[in-house]
Amino acid sequence: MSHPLLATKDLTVRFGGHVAVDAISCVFPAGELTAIVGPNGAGKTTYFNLISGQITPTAGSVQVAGEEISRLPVARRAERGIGRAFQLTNLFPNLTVFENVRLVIQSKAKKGFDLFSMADDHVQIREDADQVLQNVNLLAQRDTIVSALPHGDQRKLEVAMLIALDPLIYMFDEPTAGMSADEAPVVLELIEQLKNDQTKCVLLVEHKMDVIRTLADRIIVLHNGALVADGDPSTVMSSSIVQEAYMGKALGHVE
Ligand SMILES: Nc1ncnc2c1ncn2[C@@H]1O[C@H](COP(=O)(O)OP(=O)(O)OP(=O)(O)O)[C@@H](O)[C@H]1O
Repeated sequence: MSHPLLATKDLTVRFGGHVAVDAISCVFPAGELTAIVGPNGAGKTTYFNLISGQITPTAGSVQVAGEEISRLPVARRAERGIGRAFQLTNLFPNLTVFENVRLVIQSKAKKGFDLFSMADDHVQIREDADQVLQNVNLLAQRDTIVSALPHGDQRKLEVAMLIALDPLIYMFDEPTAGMSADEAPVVLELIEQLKNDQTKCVLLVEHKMDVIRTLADRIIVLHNGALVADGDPSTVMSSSIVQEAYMGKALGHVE
């Protein structure tokens, strides 16, 4: 039996008496970008934290390709293919752009200290890092110290580093939040390119309706910690349950 790339089963977390994520069962197959939407406090970030390992569930499970991971620490989940972008917290501000990407590629390669292969490895890692920078159009800033980069380029670099890590499951929480109108399209384009790879899936927590319309193959809606709708974007956004979840809000701009 083949398993979906990612699945949560009855995933639940309680904080005291408050059920922040309430028995969410959902599968995320390869080749799909799912937008996760819902009003403030609906449980979107907490659901993300349960998947990537910042918190452990009170009940239920998280599975990657059928393997239970919900009790593993963050780093072990990353090894299983979970890749989550954090707004700038993954960057080393005092290193250059190139050094940041090289660190990711080195950690992924996990090369041992074999004296005979080291020189070749270094050349390969350098070439791979430069290729990543070229793909995201940051080669010209290769030797710039990250803290001196414009904010938009720092955010772009963070996405580039996540891509260099080559996870199976990409997780983005409002990837363009705080970006200017000219910075956002570059990052959205990088995310859109990920959709070409049918072996990966992308999860995107997003409030901006235009971003959802452009990127999402599917939308799931959380409300009071529970999954209340799941389907293709046009059906979900016009469903009565979503209209109720966003009661009093204009559906053109989900907040
Ligand atoms: N560590 C915690 N301790 C107690 N309550 C928490 C904790 N983390 C989250 N919550 C509560 O769980 C609920 C869900 O919060 P969460 O941040 O997941 O919502 P969200 O959908 O991401 O909201 P937003 O769109 O505002 O980011 C909220 O009521 C929040 O106050």
